[in-house]
Amino acid sequence: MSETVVVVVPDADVLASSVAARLVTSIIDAQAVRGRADVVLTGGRVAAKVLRAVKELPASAAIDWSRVDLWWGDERFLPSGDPDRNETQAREALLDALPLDPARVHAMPASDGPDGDDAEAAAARYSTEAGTPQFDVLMLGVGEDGHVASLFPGHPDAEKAGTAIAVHNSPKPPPTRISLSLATIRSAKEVWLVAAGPDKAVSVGAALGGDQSLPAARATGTSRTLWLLDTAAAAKR
Ligand SMILES: O=C1O[C@H](COP(=O)(O)O)[C@@H](O)[C@H](O)[C@H]1O
Repeated sequence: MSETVVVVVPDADVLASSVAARLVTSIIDAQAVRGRADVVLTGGRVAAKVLRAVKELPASAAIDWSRVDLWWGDERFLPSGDPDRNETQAREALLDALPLDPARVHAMPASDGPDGDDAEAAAARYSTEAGTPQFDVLMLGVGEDGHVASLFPGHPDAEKAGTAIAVHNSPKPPPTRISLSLATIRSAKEVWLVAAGPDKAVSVGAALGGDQSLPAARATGTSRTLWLLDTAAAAKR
């Protein structure tokens, strides 16, 4: 039986530090139980704040970073190192400072990668790399329109099957993206939807109200779905 829990904290800074603390604890727990942890990172503004907060947490020293597998929920399909890539932002915020095993950092392919600008092939490559994923924690930002990862409301690609999918004509730039599919997101043990600020209040309220036209409303974990919000993002629930 999966549970949904809504946690509201005062502001974006407290949100970032509390999500970071929760993430560190979850990784420690997963490593104690399974010997490894599989974590899915998200892009976006609050995600970068969370990663920067992890860097400041003394408890993160309890993590064996060489046994952490990092995945991404979505990626802007841009050349490697592009500042708008979610990977680039995560590396700058935290990953470059960690003793990670590079083979366990599963960035989504770039548009100058092995498949060139063929997003379908890049998504297929990522699907193969993920195999049958066993994600312990999958974090998602929530867009003003209720999108999660690169699954946009009303966009036909949001319904695509596959582990990772190519998304074309995204309403938010850049137009080409790679995303985990909704089914893959829903296979994670815990899904955390993290949102801060008044711009998110309408979509968060609608998703929590059960508006199934919003991918955010359909992003649930098999064991637990956590909505981690600041008061501004939670204002219309
Ligand atoms: O483009 C994207 O946007 C969403 C939300 O970002 P935010 O800055 O409004 O929090 C993000 O979750 C997604 O990973 C990213 O590709």
